[in-house]
Amino acid sequence: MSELKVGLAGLGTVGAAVFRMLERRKAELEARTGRTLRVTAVAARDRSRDRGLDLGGVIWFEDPVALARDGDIDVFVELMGGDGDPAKAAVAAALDRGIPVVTANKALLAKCGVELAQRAEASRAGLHFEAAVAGGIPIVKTLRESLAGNTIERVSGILNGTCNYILTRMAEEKLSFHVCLGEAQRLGYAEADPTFDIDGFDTAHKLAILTSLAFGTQVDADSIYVEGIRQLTLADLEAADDLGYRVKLLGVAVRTETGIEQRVHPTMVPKHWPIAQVSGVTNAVAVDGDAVALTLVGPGAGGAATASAVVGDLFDVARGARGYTFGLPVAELTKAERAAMQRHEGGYYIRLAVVNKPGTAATIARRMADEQISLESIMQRRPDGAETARVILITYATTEEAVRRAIAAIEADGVISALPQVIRIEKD
Ligand SMILES: NC(=O)c1ccc[n+]([C@@H]2O[C@H](COP(=O)([O-])OP(=O)(O)OC[C@H]3O[C@@H](n4cnc5c(N)ncnc54)[C@H](O)[C@@H]3O)[C@@H](O)[C@H]2O)c1
Ligand SMILES: N[C@@H](CCO)C(=O)O
Ligand code: NA
Repeated sequence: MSELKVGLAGLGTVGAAVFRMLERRKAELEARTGRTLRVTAVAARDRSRDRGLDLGGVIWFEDPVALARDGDIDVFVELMGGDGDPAKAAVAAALDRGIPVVTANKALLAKCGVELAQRAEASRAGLHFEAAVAGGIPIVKTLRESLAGNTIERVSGILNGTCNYILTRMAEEKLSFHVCLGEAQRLGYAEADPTFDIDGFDTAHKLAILTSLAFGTQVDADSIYVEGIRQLTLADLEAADDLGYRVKLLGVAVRTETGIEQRVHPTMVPKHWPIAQVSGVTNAVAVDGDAVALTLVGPGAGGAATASAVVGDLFDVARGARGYTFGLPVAELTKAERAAMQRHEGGYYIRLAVVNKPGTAATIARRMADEQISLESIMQRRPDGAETARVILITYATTEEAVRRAIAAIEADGVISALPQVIRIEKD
């Protein structure tokens, strides 16, 4: 039986899980592909660390680029992370010599996806990345292959397991943000630098990749409007709950008259919507095509779930599957538009810390009216002993521009004492 010699760079949460999965599923993968998938060479930082893996007979490279460039391998698997070298240099080196690459690295693809796809095209080596978006959910294949007959209007969803895990545990167990983040790190969900997760960039990286696959654009994370979850408080999540909503960090790419709008921000969604019930590390991706609309739900992070996607890509490599990296030749990918957030329309949750003095409520109401913003509800509460009161406004549909202007005017009136909180609302 012919061998598929796998070179594996990175033996952390995902790399170690891939190594184990290839061992455990060896016989089944042989039966399905007619080939033996064997890790023959690895590169990682610390050779002395006990990872519980049997690395006997596996060649150890100190330098992942040397493994990609010189290793006796048939496929290079990049599971180190990072949007620069050595990940980029290693992936480029493998592709340039015609060796297919499997990676879980969305940061690298978001930054260098077009260049790497060009290299893959030039050498006719495949660049596979199912694990890079929504972990174990097979959304890359679904968009690139299974839905090829559709014109896609919108792709949206919960794309970061760490954030969804934090928001779920905060809302359900009233735990602090930092306790929940620490747990997500301990469970292997978070990025090496978790600011990528909580500030929304990881979701943006994944959305940029989905947008390319769905709409035929060049991957361009810089054209995405991004807000993360760092500023959300337990009080916001409790207020959302009282009002019948859950807060989710959503990534949305939608076709508009002026181009593809891409945005990432916390969003209040009605509790009875299916996406509101997606909890913990689970991700969900909804695709609206002209023939098929569907939602895929599954584990978005974690060693085993992510390894499942990596091994699926290795299965494709073993069978000789080919195709354009983002579904089209690079020369045919169009430029993505920058999201015009000021034109965004919808309901808004606005939390203000107001100073307790006569006329404050009237000032707020007047500034909202000046911008033609209709209020669905106003709640005011003064925590015991506090000098300031918390005012929560829920608006009917309005524009981002109007909300920003009204808040700027209220700030100029000197009636608020802290930065306002604004969360967009999606309604039935
Ligand atoms: N953890 C997840 O749930 C998950 C899910 C999907 C995608 N990913 C992606 O998978 C990749 C790996 O993530 P992880 O969670 O396994 O990370 P990790 O930090 O647990 O492991 C990274 C591994 O790469 C090695 N490494 C890092 N820099 C290196 C260098 N310069 N030279 C040699 N080795 C180096 C480290 O030694 C370690 O073995 C990242 O791109 C991440 O975004 C992770
Ligand atoms: N840190 C990422 C890993 C999966 O890409 C997450 O939490 O979703
Ligand atoms: Na995936």
